Amino acid sequence: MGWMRRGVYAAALPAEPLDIKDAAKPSVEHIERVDIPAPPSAPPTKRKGARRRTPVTEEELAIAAGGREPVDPDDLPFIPPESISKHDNLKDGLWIVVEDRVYDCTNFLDLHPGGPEVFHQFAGKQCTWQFWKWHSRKHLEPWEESLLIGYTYPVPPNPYPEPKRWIRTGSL
Ligand code: HEM
Repeated sequence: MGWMRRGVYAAALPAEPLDIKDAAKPSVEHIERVDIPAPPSAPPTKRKGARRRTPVTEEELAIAAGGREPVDPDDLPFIPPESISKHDNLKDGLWIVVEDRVYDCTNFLDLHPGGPEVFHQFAGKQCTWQFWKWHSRKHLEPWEESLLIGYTYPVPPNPYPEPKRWIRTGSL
């Protein structure tokens, strides 16, 4: 897209014949980048710094694990739903449930690229659809070993109903 043929702009070129040295130059121009500033009234669409390009460090994983030793996922315990609802604050531990998996996020809040606030909303609760709205497996995987503490059943209800997804049938 950034490549344009010079001939298109022939009208903008000088009338005199080009110097032979110029003629030997490549006949395309590379436009690096065009910044179009957003209008001042545009609301922010992303939380500043929500995306990170650097890999997660060992130190961050250790902080997120809060001193827990890594456990083989097959050896993690079953956690009853009553226990999950009690872990809805930073003092007793802040857990969330995605699918049937229980994550202890107590020490992860400040490392979360999406910010700490979201965890208070879902503390001690199931937030499966909200989680997949913002993440894919690749976001979860690096942190899973540090945060996953067990499995639960029945999965606690999600406090908010998932909005319906509409598909357009006109083009089918
Ligand atoms: C196991 C717990 C969680 C992990 C490991 C996790 C991980 C991440 C990661 C890696 C990102 C950066 C995504 C990117 O680079 O594009 C992110 C962003 C985000 N996360 Fe989480 N997250 C967790 C829980 C949650 C929860 C419970 C919510 C709320 C529903 C949430 C909401 C968000 C939001 C809103 C963003 C910013 C997305 C954007 O603006 O692009 N996260 N999270």
